[in-house]
Amino acid sequence: MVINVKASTRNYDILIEDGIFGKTGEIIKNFANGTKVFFVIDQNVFDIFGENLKKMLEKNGIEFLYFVLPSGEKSKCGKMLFKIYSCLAENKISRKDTVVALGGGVCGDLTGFAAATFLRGVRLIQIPTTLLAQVDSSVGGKVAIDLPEGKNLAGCFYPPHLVVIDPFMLKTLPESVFNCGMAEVIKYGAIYDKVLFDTLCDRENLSANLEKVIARCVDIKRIIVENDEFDTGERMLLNFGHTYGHVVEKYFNYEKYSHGEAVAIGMAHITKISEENGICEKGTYDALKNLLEKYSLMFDEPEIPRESAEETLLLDKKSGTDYINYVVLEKIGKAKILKLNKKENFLWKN
Ligand SMILES: NC(=O)c1ccc[n+]([C@@H]2O[C@H](COP(=O)([O-])OP(=O)(O)OC[C@H]3O[C@@H](n4cnc5c(N)ncnc54)[C@H](O)[C@@H]3O)[C@@H](O)[C@H]2O)c1
Ligand SMILES: O=C(O)C(=O)C[C@@H](O)[C@H](O)[C@H](O)COP(=O)(O)O
Ligand SMILES: [Zn+2]
Repeated sequence: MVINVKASTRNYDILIEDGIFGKTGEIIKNFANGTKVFFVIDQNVFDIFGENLKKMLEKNGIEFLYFVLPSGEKSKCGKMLFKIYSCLAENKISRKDTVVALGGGVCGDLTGFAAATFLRGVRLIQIPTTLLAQVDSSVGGKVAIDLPEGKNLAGCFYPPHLVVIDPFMLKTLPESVFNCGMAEVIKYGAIYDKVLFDTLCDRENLSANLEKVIARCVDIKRIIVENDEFDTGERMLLNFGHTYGHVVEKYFNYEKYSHGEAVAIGMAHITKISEENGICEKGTYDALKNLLEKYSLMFDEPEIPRESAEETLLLDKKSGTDYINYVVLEKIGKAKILKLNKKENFLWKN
């Protein structure tokens, strides 16, 4: 299946197909047309797929230039960004050449930001290898690194030139990492598509229909980002669970909870408060909680001192001088943005 996304700087194809990674050599050869290709590869992904990739590239006459990125959120930082810049410079990568991100969301966000800024922009291919990256981070062009002060604080919008999604690559994912991706899949159902949400309740059905579920999530994201590429309105809905989720990730130094887990905590947290305040339909919180539980994504509420949480919230990208935009559900399948004065601090209002 091919989904085409329209963005202001370029339109790009997203290829979704079981086993398509096996055609990487041909796909890259056609795309690069004799120019250089530089891969940034997550360490675990390199260990599993590196040898095969090398063979596929060599067979197609492409030199295998690469940088292996240590796995984990801590790599999404300035130090790694500068290491990648140095590798690109050492390999004389030009604006006509291509950088490929092969890994999960960490690799995709970091490599995407490097591609956007090296020489003020080189060509970028995303080959996402986690469920989260296939349904979310490889699409829509948000690229970034984390700063000590907060999540994704330095970044830009840089649409990829091509995205290649092979659901078969998810077979090697640890279950906990697969479940992190489910947090974002559940997010799409919760904010946009009740049918999708209900489908997810049946885990066996999910395994049999994974490619279709991935394609539906990608298409929901396409619709939203085509309407609001630069995150000034509707796109903020994709931040459901992230306002508090980012607080959680940062407070625990990106070590205790992964992004997906923190988003799950954030979605449950805001929905509980919304229901208590009559903002969403009764039963919404229970429906969300039950689905999160199915994927081991319901956690005890972490204890975070109010002052440190508020400090992080002040830097939330959805906030203005005196307000913050919270994403809340009205019911399963429908979300809205609630603009609240910063002093009201909805997240703690009971
Ligand atoms: N740009 C966006 O729109 C966007 C959207 C959602 C999330 N994100 C970002 O994505 C990041 C989280 O991404 P993630 O959940 O993919 O985490 P990740 O990139 O850290 O990958 C999770 C783990 O899976 C391993 N891995 C990857 N592919 C594998 C495979 N096929 N088999 C076995 N192991 C594999 C990695 O080595 C890592 O240990 C966060 O930084 C988040 O902020 C960005
Ligand atoms: O693409 C978007 O827009 C999203 O909000 C998707 C989120 O899942 C993702 O985690 C994103 O990186 C969060 O963006 P941020 O602007 O809040 O840093
Ligand atoms: Zn996210």
